[in-house]
Amino acid sequence: MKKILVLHTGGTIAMSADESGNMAPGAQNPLDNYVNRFSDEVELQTEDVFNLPSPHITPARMLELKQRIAKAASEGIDGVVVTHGTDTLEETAYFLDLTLPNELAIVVTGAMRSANEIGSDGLHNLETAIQTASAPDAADKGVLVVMNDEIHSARYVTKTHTTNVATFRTPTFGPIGLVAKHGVVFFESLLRSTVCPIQTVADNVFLIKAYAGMGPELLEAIAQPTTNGVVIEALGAGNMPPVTLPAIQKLLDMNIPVVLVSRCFNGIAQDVYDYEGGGVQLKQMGVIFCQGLNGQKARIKLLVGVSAGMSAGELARFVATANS
Ligand SMILES: NC(=O)C[C@H](N)C(=O)O
Repeated sequence: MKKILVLHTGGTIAMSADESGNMAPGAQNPLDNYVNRFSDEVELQTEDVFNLPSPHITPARMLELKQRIAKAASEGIDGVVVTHGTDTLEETAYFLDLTLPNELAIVVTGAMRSANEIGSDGLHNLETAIQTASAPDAADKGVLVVMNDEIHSARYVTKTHTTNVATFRTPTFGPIGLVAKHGVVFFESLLRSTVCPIQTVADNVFLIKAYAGMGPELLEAIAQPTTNGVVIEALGAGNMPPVTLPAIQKLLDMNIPVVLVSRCFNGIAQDVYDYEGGGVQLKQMGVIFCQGLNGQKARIKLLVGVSAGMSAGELARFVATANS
C-alpha cells in the first residue's frame, strides 16, 4: 500500500465562505473531513504545516516546507501532496522543484472555490493530487501541479485567471498529463531541474516589469549594496526602453545579477533585436537571458542560485539554461 503524506499550508482550499461570500482562514480546516476514497491502495498521513493565504507565503516558509518534505523519504513515505493557496502556488511548487532531490512524487494542489461554495473544487483537486502522487511513474518528473484534472510541471505552470477553476495553464508547452476517469496518464516527460539543496534563503531579489515609457527610477532605486539580484520582465522578445540602460549598467557594475525574461505570456526571450535597448545590446552588457520562465519563476530560480552561493559564472549558466 502506498503511503502518501498530505501537507496543508492554507489557501482557499482550506477556507469556507461566510454569508456574504467573503473567505478567510478559519480554525477548522475543511479538508480534515476528507475521507480517503482509495483506502485499500493508499494510506494517508496528514499534517497542517501552516494555515496561510498564499500571499502571506515567503521564501522562508517555502524553505520550511522543503525541509519537512526532505524528511519524508526516511519516514517510509512514497509520495507527498501539498495543498496551497493558488496566488503563489507556482512559486512554492517551483522552489520545491529546484531544491528537493525527488526520489518521491511531490504534487502541489489548491482550489479556486472554498469548501462550502457550490461547485467547490478543493476535494476533487485533493483527490486527484493523491491519485497522481501514488501513480507508478510520478516520482521522476520533478514537482507536479495538479489542478482541474490536469498535470503540469512546476517549472512552467502559471495561474492565468483570477477565479476560474481552469486557471492553471502551461503556456507554450501545455500540461504533461491528465487525471482521466480511469486514472493518471502522463504523455510528456520533462528533463528534471538541477537541484540545489539550499539551507537558507537570500533576501532582496527583486522583480520589475517593463512598460512603454518606462524610466530608470525603479532600477535606480534598487541599485543598493543589499540587493542580491533582479529579474526584469522585458518587452517582447527581450528588449528595454533605451533610457533604462544606464541604470541596468549600474546594477551590473555593482555585480548585481540582472536576469531578463519576457513579459509576454507565451514564447521565450532571446537576443534578436540589434537596436538601442534591444536584446543584442542587453546580452552584450551582461544581462542573463532566462528562457521559458515567467518573471516570478525566474525570480525563484535566481533566488535559489544566489542562496546556493553560486559564483557569477555558475549563476549565469544556471539561470540561462532552460532545463537546469
Ligand atoms: N484560490 C486561492 O487559493 C487564492 C487565495 N487568495 C490564496 O492564494 O490563498
